[in-house]
Amino acid sequence: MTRILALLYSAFCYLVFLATILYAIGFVGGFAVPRHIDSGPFAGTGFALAVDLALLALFAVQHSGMARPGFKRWWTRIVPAPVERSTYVLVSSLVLLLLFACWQALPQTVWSADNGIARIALSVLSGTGWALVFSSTFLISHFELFGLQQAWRGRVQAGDAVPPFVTRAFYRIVRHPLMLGFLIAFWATPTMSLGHLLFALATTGYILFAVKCLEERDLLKLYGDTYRDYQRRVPMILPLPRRGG
Ligand SMILES: C[S@@+](CC[C@H](N)C(=O)[O-])C[C@H]1O[C@@H](n2cnc3c(N)ncnc32)[C@H](O)[C@@H]1O
Repeated sequence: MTRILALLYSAFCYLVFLATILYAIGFVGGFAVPRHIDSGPFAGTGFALAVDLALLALFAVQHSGMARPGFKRWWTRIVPAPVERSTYVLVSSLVLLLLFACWQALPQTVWSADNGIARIALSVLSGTGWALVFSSTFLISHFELFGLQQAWRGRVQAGDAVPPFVTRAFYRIVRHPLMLGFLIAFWATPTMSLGHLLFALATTGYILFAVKCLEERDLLKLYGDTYRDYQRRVPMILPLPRRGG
């Protein structure tokens, strides 16, 4: 694949990702998109639960499976290494778009804030969560995370496997600020429907599992004692003081 073709492809994948994440904000927040988390016909609780859980499971398997080092080693025999990350970003975005398109509403209200100020505060908090997600991507190299840098280089170098270890800004307060941003964005809502609660619970479970059992294992292999020491000093997701100082 020529470098210019790789760059065009990775720019296309990045644009699909941007459209997807913007749609995600409207989908979760319930505004500005044709189908959001509480819209669409209600086809019965059992059917909606089965479809939604299957969609969430599909995303979890794809998103974590394609990020495994073993999968990447096999996959880069088919897909050129400089566009492997972009392809991952594209497939993840397409699976998310499928989830948005096929999501079945469970509109029963679980809880709702009556007070106007509380409703605004919860919406602002959700927006703050999204802002935390975006700003954290820039702290750990936004363009590398979404594959543009690898396509720009046109080749994968030995040092690329170990990107610089970041402990500045939000990474000084928690080890996973980007995931904390998602949790805030998903949970802070003025009206929690059953469907939204299912989405928040399932994504929280997935995030905790993926961070603890997959990502941190990879990070320990990559950075060794530096990461072990970071784990001792900095809490995982919630910015709470550590016991014993
Ligand atoms: C989607 S990002 C999420 C990062 C982190 N889990 C968070 O919530 O902020 C995943 C990538 O970030 C990288 N990463 C996680 N923590 C890092 C750190 N402290 N410094 C550099 N890269 C990191 C991982 O290696 C992985 O490639």
